Amino acid sequence: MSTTVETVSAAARTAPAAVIVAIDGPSGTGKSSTSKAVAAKLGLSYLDTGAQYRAITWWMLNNGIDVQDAVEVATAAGKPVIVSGTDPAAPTITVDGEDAAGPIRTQEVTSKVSAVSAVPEVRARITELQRSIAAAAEIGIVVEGRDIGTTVLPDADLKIFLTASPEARAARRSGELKGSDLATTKEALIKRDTADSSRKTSPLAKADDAVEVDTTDLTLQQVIECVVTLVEEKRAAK
Ligand SMILES: Nc1ncnc2c1ncn2[C@@H]1O[C@H](COP(=O)(O)OP(=O)(O)OP(=O)(O)O)[C@@H](O)[C@H]1O
Ligand SMILES: Nc1ccn([C@H]2C[C@H](O)[C@@H](COP(=O)(O)O)O2)c(=O)n1
Repeated sequence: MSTTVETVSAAARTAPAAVIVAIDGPSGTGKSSTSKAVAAKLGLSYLDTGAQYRAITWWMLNNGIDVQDAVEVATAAGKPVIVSGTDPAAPTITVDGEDAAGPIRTQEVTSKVSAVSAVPEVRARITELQRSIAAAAEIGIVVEGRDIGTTVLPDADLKIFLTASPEARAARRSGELKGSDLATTKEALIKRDTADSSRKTSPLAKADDAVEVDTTDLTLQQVIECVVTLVEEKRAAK
């Protein structure tokens, strides 16, 4: 008996304390790439909350919901079953058991997701899901989105707010969407950020205690190293 207690105590002394990291910022600042890499490097779970808002938007579109009608969206908000896999090496997302990783990235979903994610009932539902996933992460988790540091996990151990100039973000996105026009990409990106920042319920915002990292002139590798260092410092201090 005493051996078991001592063994557990010794394990608790050597195991790193669970660390919760919130990474927020506008579109194209590098949240997903950075969060996945940091989580993989430090053995943490990873949650892409944008994918969850995309998933519920995709379900609404597939089920004939008028996404511009907030009452219709609110009424349907509790219906889809959304499951997020949190392995940073292979994050997954399913809706009602169906793999949604591909379909949630279409232009149609991208253009409608801000309207759906502005509906308070949608946010309440997804926020609850996010908190339960974070609470279940034994070693810790990197959660990325728009309102993680301000609303979802206000007690996170570390909050990062990534920024970059609209020009840099549009260039990064154009690199992904082969052949897309830079000016059109920049315009779409700014439009989505404006909608996400101006909604009433938990808008895109920097938490007062977040560390702001401007990634405009940094390589992705430099951003990852910067965040890994900040997490390691927090872990050491716990
Ligand atoms: N510092 C960087 N330098 C150059 N390219 C970068 C940098 N950070 C990210 N990228 C690239 O920019 C693109 C967008 O990055 P990412 O998807 O991680 O951004 P995001 O903030 O998660 O965007 P969204 O919110 O729209 O999902 C990716 O192709 C990624 O490889
Ligand atoms: N915490 C979050 C995460 C995302 N959203 C909304 C707003 C975004 O435009 C959209 C898609 O996110 P992305 O995949 O581009 O990261 O989802 C939000 O409101 N709150």
